[in-house]
Amino acid sequence: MKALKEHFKDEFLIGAAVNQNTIDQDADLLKTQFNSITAENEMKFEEIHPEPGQYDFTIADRFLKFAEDHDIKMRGHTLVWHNQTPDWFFKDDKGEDVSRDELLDRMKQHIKTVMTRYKGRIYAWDVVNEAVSDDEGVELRPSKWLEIIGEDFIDYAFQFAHEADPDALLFYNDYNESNPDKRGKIYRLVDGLIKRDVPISGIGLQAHWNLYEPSYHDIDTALKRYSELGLTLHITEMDVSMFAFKDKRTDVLKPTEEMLDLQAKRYKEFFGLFKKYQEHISCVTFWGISDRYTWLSDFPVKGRINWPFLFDEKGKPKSSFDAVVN
Ligand SMILES: Oc1ccccc1CN[C@@H]1C=C[C@@H](O)[C@H](O)[C@H]1O
Repeated sequence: MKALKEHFKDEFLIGAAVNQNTIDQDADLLKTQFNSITAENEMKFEEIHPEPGQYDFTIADRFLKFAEDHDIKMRGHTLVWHNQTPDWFFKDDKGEDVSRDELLDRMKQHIKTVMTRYKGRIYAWDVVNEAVSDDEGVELRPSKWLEIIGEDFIDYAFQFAHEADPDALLFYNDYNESNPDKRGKIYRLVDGLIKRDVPISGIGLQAHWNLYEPSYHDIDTALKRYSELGLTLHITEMDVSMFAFKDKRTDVLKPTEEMLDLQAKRYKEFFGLFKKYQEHISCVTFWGISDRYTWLSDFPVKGRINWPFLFDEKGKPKSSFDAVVN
């Protein structure tokens, strides 16, 4: 069986998100199939910078050592995000919101401290994650970043990141990226950054997809439009849920043959599109390694088991794997 990373070696890197459990339990599958990793949570703000002036790089260092020991590249996820960022970061010692200048300085220190540690070793960063709103008629997601600094918090994040590691690839990363309305917002945001000479390298399409949505056409159009911006594209968090986002059923305890067949068909379509845009796409990362663990078993329905990957819970290739490599 040819490994994913071998099959796609002339097209794009093949990555997987890892956590402290999967990097140990699924190490063999990780080493044989993938050539890029991303820390699922361990490099997020609340994990790596838990208290003012206190950084904890222990786990991130461990992941990077694993990657370097096995000739695997590593993506950094994520520097500026509205989620999993501690409240204290936006407050002064009286509990009031800090000023724009103070928050910009804090953002700069966080980005420089984290990126300087991994300079030249982590090749790509999700500098800003999910800054675009899902709400109709609203361009940017309300957040403490936007509220205190203003819309240019995004510009500054990329500027600080570029100063910290001029050779790193710097990405804007988001989900629902193929939804036509949100696609337009992401396009306008990134086009504006480019026009202001902000040092952005690429767009991260999270690709949290499922058996039914988004459509082939919407993904194709999104890849086409994003490619027209002239940046590189990364598929950053791919999984194909067995359930539509609004389907909250909890009665399915193992995937049906019908689900597995449809999943294989969808994966074949998706990788056909990635090949179509291969001169623009330089990495395809799954948001996990195998069905043994996925964040989707707790989102959007807590405790509802899911089977979104190419490898089953025993690490064996599924029909989706065969569909992708044949
Ligand atoms: O698919 C979504 C739907 C609603 C909110 C966020 C997302 C995706 N959000 C992602 C998912 C998991 C986290 O570990 C990642 O850091 C985050 O980027």
